[in-house]
Amino acid sequence: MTQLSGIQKLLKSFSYAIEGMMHTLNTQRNMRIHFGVAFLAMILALFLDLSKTEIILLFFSIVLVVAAELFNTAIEAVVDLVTRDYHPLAKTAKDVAAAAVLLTAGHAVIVGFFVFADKIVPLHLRHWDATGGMAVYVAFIPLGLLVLLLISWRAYLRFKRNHT
Ligand SMILES: Nc1ncnc2c1ncn2[C@@H]1O[C@H](COP(=O)(O)OP(=O)(O)OP(=O)(O)O)[C@@H](O)[C@H]1O
Repeated sequence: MTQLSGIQKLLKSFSYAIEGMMHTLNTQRNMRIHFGVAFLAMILALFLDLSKTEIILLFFSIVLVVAAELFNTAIEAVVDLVTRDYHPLAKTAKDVAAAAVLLTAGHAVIVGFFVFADKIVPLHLRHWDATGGMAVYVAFIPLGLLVLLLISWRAYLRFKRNHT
């Protein structure tokens, strides 16, 4: 067998990675949704006057969601390889991986709102707060805190139920 050169090895590893991406796109409906939304966001970004930071944030959010979906698919494949039978650990692995995707998708929606809202909302509607800016952004902080507290509380209740 001929020895592959360094560059050939590199190209081969790229082709495996692209294969992984294609597999995920072909098999995961959620990945197709992420791609669709990312495509629309990029088209929208083309027509709006976004700053460099906003564009970076947008790309970062998209990459985060896509990467999480790729890891989720990899974990699902490994779990299915190990067992097709019901197993609580299989459930934990898949549920936790799915939670990571949900988190990144929620983050992307919030970033999308932050980036696009005040570019899309007509100017006269933006003056409903004293500063003329979108003070609604600040509302995300208590909302985020509330979500964290609710999830922690539910997890605590479940932990208590399982340990009494
Ligand atoms: N082997 C298993 N044992 C226990 N629970 C499982 C097992 N496989 C799946 N589950 C449960 O079913 C849920 C859905 O699993 P599934 O493999 O269909 O994932 P999915 O997110 O629907 O994947 P896909 O995107 O491929 O449809 C998991 O999140 C988990 O709660």
